Amino acid sequence: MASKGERLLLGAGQMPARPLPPELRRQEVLRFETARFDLRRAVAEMLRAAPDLGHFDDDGSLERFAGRSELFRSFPARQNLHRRVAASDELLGIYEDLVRQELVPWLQQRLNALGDADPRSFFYQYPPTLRIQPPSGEFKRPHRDAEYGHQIGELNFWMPLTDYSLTQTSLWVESSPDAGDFQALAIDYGEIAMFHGTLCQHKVPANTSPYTRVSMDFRIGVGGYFDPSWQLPGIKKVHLRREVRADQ
Ligand SMILES: O=C(O)CCC(=O)C(=O)O
Ligand SMILES: [Fe+2]
Repeated sequence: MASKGERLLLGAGQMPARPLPPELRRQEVLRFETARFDLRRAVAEMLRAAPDLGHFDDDGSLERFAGRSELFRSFPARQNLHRRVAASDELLGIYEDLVRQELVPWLQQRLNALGDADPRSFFYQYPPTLRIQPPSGEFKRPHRDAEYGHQIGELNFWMPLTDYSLTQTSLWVESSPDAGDFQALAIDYGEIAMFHGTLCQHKVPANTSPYTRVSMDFRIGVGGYFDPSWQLPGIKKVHLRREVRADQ
């Protein structure tokens, strides 16, 4: 059965703005300096100060965070986590530095190389989404973010903060819309996968390892291809975002 979001999309007709160039819709992996943008440490510190979310076992590493099991699937628990992220100035500061100093210039360079050097803004999700998936049978069904009101002119960024060789739990993404050829993002801390999650389906399997999976994801809307005033009719909760002008 189609999800509520898919049914809303069918009724919404065209999405706004020019279609994003196909060259930008292909999955890519970007690298960043973890010493400069140490999101893993900032998240661990945030969690250490939030005993209602869980506690650290043993060595205090993020993989050993014994998060409350509802953190992954329960909506109120995820909202509570989201409020913690929204109140974590240090984490948000590092996140914004990474977006503004690394990702936005990289996207602008890609556009320049495609012959589209127009001055533009980028619209990045703020705050980003933190996912904590303790070991359990819970999984995330295949979906595309268009169901949640995201536009074609947005790109998804997904980064693990925990060690994939331990958690063995990652996001599985198809290579193009409805291809169905889901592949796990085999990346580790310091790497970010970019993909077109508005239309490409993605899912997360159950975490059958003894370690907690922690990751961060967000979307960046590309000015000229993204309409900040558009909203999927019927969707109330959209991510908040901030705007930044790119230097040429
Ligand atoms: O990491 C997850 O649990 C889900 C991520 C997701 O659906 C997304 O990044 O759009
Ligand atoms: Fe998603």
